[in-house]
Amino acid sequence: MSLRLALLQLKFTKDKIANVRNAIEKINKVVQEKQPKVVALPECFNSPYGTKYFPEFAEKIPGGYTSEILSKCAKDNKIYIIGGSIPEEDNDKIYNTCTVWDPTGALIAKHRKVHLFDIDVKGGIRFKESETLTAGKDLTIVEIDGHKIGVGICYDIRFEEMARLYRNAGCEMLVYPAAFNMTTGPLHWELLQRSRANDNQLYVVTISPARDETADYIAWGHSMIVDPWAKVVKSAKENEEVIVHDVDFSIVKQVREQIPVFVQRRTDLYKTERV
Ligand SMILES: NC(=O)CCC(=O)C(=O)O
Repeated sequence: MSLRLALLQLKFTKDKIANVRNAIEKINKVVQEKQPKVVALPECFNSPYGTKYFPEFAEKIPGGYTSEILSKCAKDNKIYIIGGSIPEEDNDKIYNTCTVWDPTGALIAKHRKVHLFDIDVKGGIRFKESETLTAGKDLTIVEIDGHKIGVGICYDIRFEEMARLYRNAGCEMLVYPAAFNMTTGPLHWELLQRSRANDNQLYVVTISPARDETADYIAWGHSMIVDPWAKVVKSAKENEEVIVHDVDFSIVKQVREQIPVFVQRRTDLYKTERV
């Protein structure tokens, strides 16, 4: 049995209400036209991606404006929503947080980005999420139709150890709402997804904002689904786009049987702890 997944690559503005409205309209449309079971949104989908915006856009989860609307949308459409991420306010701290909603509208997971995006590439990009954000402390797994899905946010994808822990815990798919940029996007976006998929023999899914050349931070776009062979099965371009794919989990089993590296590991020489 496959799982129909829709990825919404959306454009965002400095107007939170308009951003959330755009997301809900696009969710309703894809549900009507394609009946996906799971719809996933981009990183920071209700706010511009920038440290100066996070305090102003931050909300409580659950209970805040965006949470209430995502919960209702999941319930009305009877779908799972992997709610990209939004800035979350809790106890005077701000997190970059992905919410996951089930078809009854219940919040079944909340992942706070565990690796903050702090880089300084000379002549390229400098970004310090830690100027306003705090890192999460937990890994997050959700189960949909009996399949375990590990959740990460953007920069989290660079950390193979995290992906490996998800694989060790039985995940068959990793989902990363993500906003790479015009420096690291062309270099590493596809490479990292294919690497995580290949190393761990599972699906890797990313959902990016659409590219907006007028934004302070220009997202790379190219939301993508990579299968457990590390093959790109679907990829968006730069603009707003919806990708729909029937994820076939039997491929996970196939790859793991045919290239059995996980039973061949020399864990007497090296080991990654289990979650
Ligand atoms: N939003 C992010 O975490 C961006 C990560 C990124 O661009 C990278 O190169 O890593």
